[in-house]
Amino acid sequence: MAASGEARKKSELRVFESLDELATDFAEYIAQLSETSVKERGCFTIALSGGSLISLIGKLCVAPYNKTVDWTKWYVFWADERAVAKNHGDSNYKQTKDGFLSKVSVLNSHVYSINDNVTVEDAAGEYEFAIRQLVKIRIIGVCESNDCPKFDLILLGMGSDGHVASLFPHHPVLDQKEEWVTYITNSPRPPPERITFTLPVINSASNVAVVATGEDKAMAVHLAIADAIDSLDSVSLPARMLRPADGKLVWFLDKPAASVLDAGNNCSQHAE
Ligand SMILES: O=C1O[C@H](COP(=O)(O)O)[C@@H](O)[C@H](O)[C@H]1O
Repeated sequence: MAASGEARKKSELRVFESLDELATDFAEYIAQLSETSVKERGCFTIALSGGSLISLIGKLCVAPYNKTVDWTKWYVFWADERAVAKNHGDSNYKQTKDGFLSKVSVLNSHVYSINDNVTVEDAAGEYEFAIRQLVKIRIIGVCESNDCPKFDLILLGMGSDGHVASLFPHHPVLDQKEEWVTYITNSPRPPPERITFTLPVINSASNVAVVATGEDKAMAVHLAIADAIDSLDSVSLPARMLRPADGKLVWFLDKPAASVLDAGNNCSQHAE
């Protein structure tokens, strides 16, 4: 399902001269959403991804945010996880723990990592169950139109093939409408087994941010954002299927990643 022109008008593009400027704005964006959610709902639910994204949230760990963000109100989840041990270099949990969580004061009891001791099928089922309990007590909000969890913020990276979370081009899980969390055993990128949020969950979030940097992502960024592309089937580019129902989508790009974008695309833009 491609994002309609209307949906894309609700998305925003932020293009930066340098990774440092991107990281500065990204930290401020996350801190502001945290403040708003804590004021409005008493807590902030954030789902993270792995990959290059983690190095770009590092500014949250230093002044002023290390002191101003109310870390005790954060509840941390993962939009996807690779089926490896938690101490393995490919683990999204480990990347986040080493690069971010070990440097801020999020409560351990608010960190919802994915079980690495069971099959991916069981891990996905357990994770969905844990999320359902938190929706029941409204730590995680609920999307009125489809009863999906409504995370305050989901942070996504994007691969050069256009995958987001562990939703890869042409994979049947792109059609998954019932489950909140699912698994795959045949990822085209290693490791083959992964657990991932489904598209309905991602598209039910209040805010979705996609970070893409580097020239190797430029064509995927263009294909994900461009208005109409004849012959492009959206399942060939999962990032094109990002369409928050009531939420807002923001793209954080550096210049190389934005280098193939049309000047006339339908997103609201600001360049730093
Ligand atoms: O495999 C994955 O890749 C994506 C993109 O990673 P990047 O290093 O190219 O930014 C990541 O967002 C996802 O969480 C991860 O499992």
